[in-house]
Amino acid sequence: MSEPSLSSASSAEHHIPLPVTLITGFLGAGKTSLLNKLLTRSDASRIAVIQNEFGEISIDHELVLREEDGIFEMKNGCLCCAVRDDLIRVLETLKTRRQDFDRIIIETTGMADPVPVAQTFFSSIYIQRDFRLDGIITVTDALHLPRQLAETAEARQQLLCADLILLNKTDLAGDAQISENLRLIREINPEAPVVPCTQGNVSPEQLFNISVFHPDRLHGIEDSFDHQPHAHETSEGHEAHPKKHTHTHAPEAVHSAGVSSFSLSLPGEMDLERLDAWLGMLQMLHGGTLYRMKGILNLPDEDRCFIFQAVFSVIQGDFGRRWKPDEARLNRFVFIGRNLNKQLLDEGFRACLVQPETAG
Ligand SMILES: Nc1nc2c(ncn2[C@@H]2O[C@H](COP(=O)(O)OP(=O)(O)OP(=O)(O)O)[C@@H](O)[C@H]2O)c(=O)[nH]1
Repeated sequence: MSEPSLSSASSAEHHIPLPVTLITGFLGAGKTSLLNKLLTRSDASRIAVIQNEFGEISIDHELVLREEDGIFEMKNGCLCCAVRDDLIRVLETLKTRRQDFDRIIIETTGMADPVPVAQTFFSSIYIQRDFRLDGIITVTDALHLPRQLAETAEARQQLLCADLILLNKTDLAGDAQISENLRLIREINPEAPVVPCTQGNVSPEQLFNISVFHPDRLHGIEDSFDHQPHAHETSEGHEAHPKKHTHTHAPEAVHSAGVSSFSLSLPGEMDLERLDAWLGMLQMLHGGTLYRMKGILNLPDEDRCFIFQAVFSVIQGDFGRRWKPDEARLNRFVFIGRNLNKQLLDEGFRACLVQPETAG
């Protein structure tokens, strides 16, 4: 019998299904932080990342520490609904680049139901031949989990289908809060291991090759989830799933029980002090309904963009990358919350721009 040739060996290797890790978790729980921990490792270049965000303006890819190549973005809404077609298209692309990657990580939006995303990997024998769902990792926020579980169906669903749960941000929670979180988690998902951490600091050995995934498990979970509140309404009236979902490609996406996103993109320079004061006021008056804010800002006399983030009332800001010479320096901001008052947000944000000197 002749020795297998190098080319046949490598083509056989390329037919080993690519393992896929799904990272889910509620808005601001720390999914991108976890991803960045993984991507800054020396062996990370062979990880392909698929990202999807809740909100019309793309900000998340700016927060990922990785060259553009190897990041596949899906826009237009929530990965768990109509974007599944986009996911299949990205998977087709990745199939043609099989030799470049050893693993795929998908980061869902904080408002995603991960079950339909996971089910994509069992939807056809063609997908199953090339891709293998390795596991679902759910990142939770040790400070805000009880509230997220009380207010949204998605937070619960993300825990239900987890193979591994990271209890992140333990630095912000006391012992009693951590015990209460563990109790809540165990009530929903008694089986998945729970790993406490900060900033998603967990070794890849704990995250990868974790599950022998079985689609039957997903069917059981899907039945327990009422899809009704998870509607995306659209001004175009486009129905992605006539029975259960309507989907949006409009700037405002309505999600679980009135949770929506509102994005702004404005030229000009941002007055950070004014923005800070305005956001402080917003938090005071509407903090209960504002879940998440993210922004990339253009500050006066500054070469770097400023990255702003808030999860409920926990606010963080820092300088990011340098603006590219040919790049439009826009102030991009995404608000995610319940019953957002778009006009108030639009006017307030605009008023924080550095105002042109008025003549006379
Ligand atoms: N104190 C503290 N802050 C954290 C920790 N992990 C993440 N953060 C901060 O929490 C905010 C949200 O973190 P992300 O990693 O962007 O969260 P995410 O889940 O990707 O957010 P979305 O994609 O908007 O759902 C950022 O300001 C992080 O710096 C942690 O362990 N402790």
